[in-house]
Amino acid sequence: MEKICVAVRVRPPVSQDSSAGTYWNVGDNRISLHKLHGTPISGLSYAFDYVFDESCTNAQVYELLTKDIIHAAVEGFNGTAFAYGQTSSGKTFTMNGSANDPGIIHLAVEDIFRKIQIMSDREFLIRVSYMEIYNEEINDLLSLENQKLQIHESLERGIFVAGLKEEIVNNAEQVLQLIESGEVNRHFGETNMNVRSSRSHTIFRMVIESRGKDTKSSDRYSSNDAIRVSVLNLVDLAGSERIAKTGIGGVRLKEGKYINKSLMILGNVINKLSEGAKQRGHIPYRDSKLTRILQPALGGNAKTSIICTVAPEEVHIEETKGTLQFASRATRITNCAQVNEVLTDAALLKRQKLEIEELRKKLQGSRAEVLEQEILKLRNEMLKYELEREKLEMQLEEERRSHKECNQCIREQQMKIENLSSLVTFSDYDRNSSQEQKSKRESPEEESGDSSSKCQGDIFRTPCFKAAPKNFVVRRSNYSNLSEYSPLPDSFSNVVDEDTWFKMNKGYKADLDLLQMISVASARKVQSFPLSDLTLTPVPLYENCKQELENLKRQLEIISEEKNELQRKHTEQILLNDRLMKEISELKHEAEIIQEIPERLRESVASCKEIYEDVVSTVQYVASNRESSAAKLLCGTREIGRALLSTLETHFLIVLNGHKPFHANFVSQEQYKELSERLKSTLISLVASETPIMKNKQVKNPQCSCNSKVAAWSQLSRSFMILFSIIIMGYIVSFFKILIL
Ligand SMILES: Nc1ncnc2c1ncn2[C@@H]1O[C@H](COP(=O)(O)OP(=O)(O)OP(=O)(O)O)[C@@H](O)[C@H]1O
Repeated sequence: MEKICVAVRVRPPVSQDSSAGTYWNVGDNRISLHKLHGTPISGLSYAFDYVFDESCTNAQVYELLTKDIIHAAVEGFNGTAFAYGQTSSGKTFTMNGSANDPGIIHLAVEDIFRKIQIMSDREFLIRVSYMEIYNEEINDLLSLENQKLQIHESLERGIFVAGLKEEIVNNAEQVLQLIESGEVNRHFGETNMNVRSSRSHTIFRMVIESRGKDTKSSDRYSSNDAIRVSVLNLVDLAGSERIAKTGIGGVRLKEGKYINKSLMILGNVINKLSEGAKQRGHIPYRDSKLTRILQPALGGNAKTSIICTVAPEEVHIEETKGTLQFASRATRITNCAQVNEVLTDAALLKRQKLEIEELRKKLQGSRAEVLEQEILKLRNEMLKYELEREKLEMQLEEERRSHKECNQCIREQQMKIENLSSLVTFSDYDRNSSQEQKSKRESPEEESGDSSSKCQGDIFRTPCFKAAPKNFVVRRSNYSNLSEYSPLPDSFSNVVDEDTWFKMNKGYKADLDLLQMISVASARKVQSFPLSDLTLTPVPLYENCKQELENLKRQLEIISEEKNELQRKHTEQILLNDRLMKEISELKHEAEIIQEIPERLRESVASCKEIYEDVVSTVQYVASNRESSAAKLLCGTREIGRALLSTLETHFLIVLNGHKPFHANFVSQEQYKELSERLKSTLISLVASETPIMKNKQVKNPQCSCNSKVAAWSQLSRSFMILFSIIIMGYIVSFFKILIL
């Protein structure tokens, strides 16, 4: 975003005797109104980008105000320079100039071609057009046929005047000639204010197209396929005028009305644009052809400069003030100019490729390396932190361990102090008994048996550590249960000094020997014990402690051994458990097989029953006389066999259904044996008794017939025996297996 460049130019006074110059004071890009005697008028001082006094030439104005816009137009930016001011203030003079002082347009045209010559890396195509807005109608000044042209807008061309003649030009002279020819067609008129007053707004337009010549150019904006198109408008507005002053009527009056109206709309647009983006709301560009054509130059995509011309005469003070206010508002307008390029598909593709390549290079180059280095750095830092953390953890663990040990040590020391204290506390109370003990120590034969029993018997006496350390340890653990007994002395200062106590509480590992010495010294200080006792008492205490420690160590070893043993047993149990589980699964499998046995047996019995039926029927058929004893016996035997087999079948069914067989009704093995023996003997006797009868009846080959019958009966008997034996044995075996399961 850039602001519009606004300048004010004060033309020279028209008449020499005028004192106008004394009213407006110009200096430091500021113009202010003064009273006749030179006193500034408050509130009527204006600052602009440039303020040109009457001595300035058009060349100076061009150099300072317009040159940059013209050069930018050659490079692809839209540009607009226009002159605004009351009638006869010098607008046309500024834009068109005179023979001695060429105007902005003239200078711009020459400058453009000069610049093009310098820019040898690009080739240009320049088109010019010249139009006027007269009475709100657009006329082509280069072609009289093109009158009342219309404004259109398209994406490609933006806002443009349809049908306007555009001449392609190659040099400045050619352009100036065209301008000259166009000037002929322009509307001028004589008024009281200006003998050659512009009655229309004129717009000289140059469309500058260019593209780079160098195909190998590395500049992506210089792609041969990209074409820059910029539009430069150089505008000479008609001047606002007061009807009373200009003294016009008829056609001039009508022209004046159109002029004033369009200028008023231009003022409105400037006002709106000067209000700022939030407040401005709708910009009435479409209210006039002038503002519509100048739309890109006012708050759009263009670099714009306004030269506001003022007349210095006193009679024009009000108009000058109005012009300055207009200019002042215009200074607040911002535009957003950018290079205009028309891209072909090839150019677009080429540019995108170049952009992608650039991005890739950036990514692969510095950025990727930087990222990689950052990752490495972070990784190293992370490892460092990890190591530090581990180190700290180890330190913490070490601290904990030492703290634990210290606590343990303190506890032990406390216990020892307690013991010592108890010794001190009870020393007075037990002095007499100490004397007795002393005497006993002198006779060690009595000590071993009596002292221990005495200590155990009187718990309120000072423990006799030397005599029975283990007992003391046990008894000490019972202190807490004795409500009236406390081993603590009234004051520790009687036992050890404060410094030692403090050290112990802070985890200081006291030297037991030192402690012993302190204890002895303290005891001496207290002077509770006789000297002989004091020298002896701490020694057994120390020994007791050591003994206790040894005991604890042994206990710990035993416990750890027990623990190892338990672990070993646990492992064995697990192995045993696994083995048992395996055996159970195998047994289950076997049980499944065994469970199928009764069913198979039942099937076997059923099939045997059928075979048996067939055999008996066959034999009966052989013994054709149903009334004979053999036939009767057979019938009986069949009934017995059938009953036996049915019984067997029933029992198997009962077992299969999950019930226990009826032992009471069941036929035992002995019964079967007896039954089979009886059957066998019956059959043999039957065969023997039948043999003579058969001999008589059989005429032909009687011996053969008899022998065959005997063999048949024997066979039948054997079959029965085998059959029953198999069935019974099978049944018994399966029955017992089921019972076991
Ligand atoms: N800076 C100047 N130096 C010398 N003469 C000037 C200057 N400015 C204007 N003049 C003269 O003043 C007269 C009026 O100027 P000009 O026609 O340019 O006014 P204008 O603003 O274009 O008027 P209008 O709006 O009526 O066309 C002309 O004769 C012109 O030569």
